[in-house]
Amino acid sequence: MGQVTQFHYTAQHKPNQLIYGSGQVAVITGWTVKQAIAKHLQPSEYAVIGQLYSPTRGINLLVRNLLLNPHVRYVVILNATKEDKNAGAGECLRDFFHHGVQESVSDTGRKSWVIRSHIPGYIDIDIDIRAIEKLRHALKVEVATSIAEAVEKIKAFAQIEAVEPWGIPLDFPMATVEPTVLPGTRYGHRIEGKTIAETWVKIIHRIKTTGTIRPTGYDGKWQELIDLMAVVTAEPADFYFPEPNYLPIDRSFLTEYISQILDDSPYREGVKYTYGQRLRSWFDRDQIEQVIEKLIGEIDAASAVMTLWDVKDHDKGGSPCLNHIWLRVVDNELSLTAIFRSNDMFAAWPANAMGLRALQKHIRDEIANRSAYDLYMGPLITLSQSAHIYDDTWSNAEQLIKQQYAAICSKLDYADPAGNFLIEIADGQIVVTHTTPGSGEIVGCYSGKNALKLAREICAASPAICPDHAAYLGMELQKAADCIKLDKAYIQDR
Ligand SMILES: O=c1ccn([C@H]2C[C@H](O)[C@@H](COP(=O)(O)O)O2)c(=O)[nH]1
Repeated sequence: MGQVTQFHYTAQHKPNQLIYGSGQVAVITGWTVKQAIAKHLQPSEYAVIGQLYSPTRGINLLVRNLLLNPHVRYVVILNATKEDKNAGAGECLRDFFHHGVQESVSDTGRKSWVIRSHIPGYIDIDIDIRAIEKLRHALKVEVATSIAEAVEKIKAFAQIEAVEPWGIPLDFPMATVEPTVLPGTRYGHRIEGKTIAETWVKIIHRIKTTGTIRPTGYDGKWQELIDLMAVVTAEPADFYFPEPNYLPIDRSFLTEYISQILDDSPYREGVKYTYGQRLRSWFDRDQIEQVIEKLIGEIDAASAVMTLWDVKDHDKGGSPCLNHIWLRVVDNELSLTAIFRSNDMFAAWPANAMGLRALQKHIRDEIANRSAYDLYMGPLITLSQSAHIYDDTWSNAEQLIKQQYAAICSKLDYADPAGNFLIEIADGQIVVTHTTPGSGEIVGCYSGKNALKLAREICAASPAICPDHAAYLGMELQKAADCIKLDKAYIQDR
């Protein structure tokens, strides 16, 4: 090997997420853990090794880092896993080098360089197009579909005599905006919706408006709430995709993703885990089968539990985000509850929720096939310990709220699970009768003359009352109190 030159890679973006060497090859490993490649190489054989998850957000940072390191003359893209195929980042990056960019708008409506690819990928418009073109033409790019093939290609490039940098380091500053955060509870939120799509918009709104801004473990920031419970009551069996589809996933992605949750997969180097593998075989038993058999044998069981967390997970990074799943039958209805230790609510939650819904349906159907229990699909409940939105999707989140939140709130029906309150005046007092939703059975009675006192009493007795229902009650109670004072007849809602 004739190479003596020692190059130094400087990363402005994600500096702590990269493995640095002294060579001229940038290695992009996609979803394969970077160490799985690094261990087959000498540092002199590469300039940098890093993972690229997302074409819409990751390529921009990678391009910025590459512009700052003109000594990088070769790129090896590893496009090896199902996750890579689903995300499309490797393919989009290859298209960037092969086909370049054109001026257009990004998914958040920002003027951007859009990569000429069938997979959406964006580069900030404030990067000089001449610099982008120079970079594209200066770098030799190879794509590998396995770790072995990538290692071979990197080593082949590393054999070549050192080449001059293609230019001087170029730095294009990046604008950042700190969002305004409204006051709110940090711990313990409950959000309910009929569909995953509707629930998701509400989740994004809650975190984006009241979440705490914190540093992430990945050289960036996120906005976060702790212990966010999402209850999806009526996701249809064939899944609801809004039109136009504002979710970060589509049907073809979902098919692939469901298999990652439902199906076993053998251990593969560089792949941390799949949920299917944890559920089907990791602990030497098929936990999905165990839960089905458990419920058939004991339909009231409160022990239909699956675990994905292995105590050994602390020894290595990259432990599963989905940790625990419960199935429960109440009133002939099968609910599924799942806990995530950490949940990217913008980019990952919709897929996580749909995958879990498919698991819930699979368990329901298997119970029906093997026993006399023909259960209804109950709610899907996720509990996300760290429910966060990364800073690189804040503008997407804001756009989603702007475009969808008002429409979703306007579609709310007024059925409050806490029940109904019938207001009358009798013997110079306001009388409130509390009834159950639907059947209308009387479950409580309040009376008095002071509207605020009554409202507080009702809210204390039924603290799960919906906020807009409580506001409505307050107004009606005041109207009733005014009628007493003015000696007028009071009729609710008039
Ligand atoms: O099914 C998944 C897998 C991953 N993540 C997110 C959560 C975190 O943002 C990130 C994983 O980072 P660590 O918690 O492992 O550092 O990916 C999910 O939301 N759902």
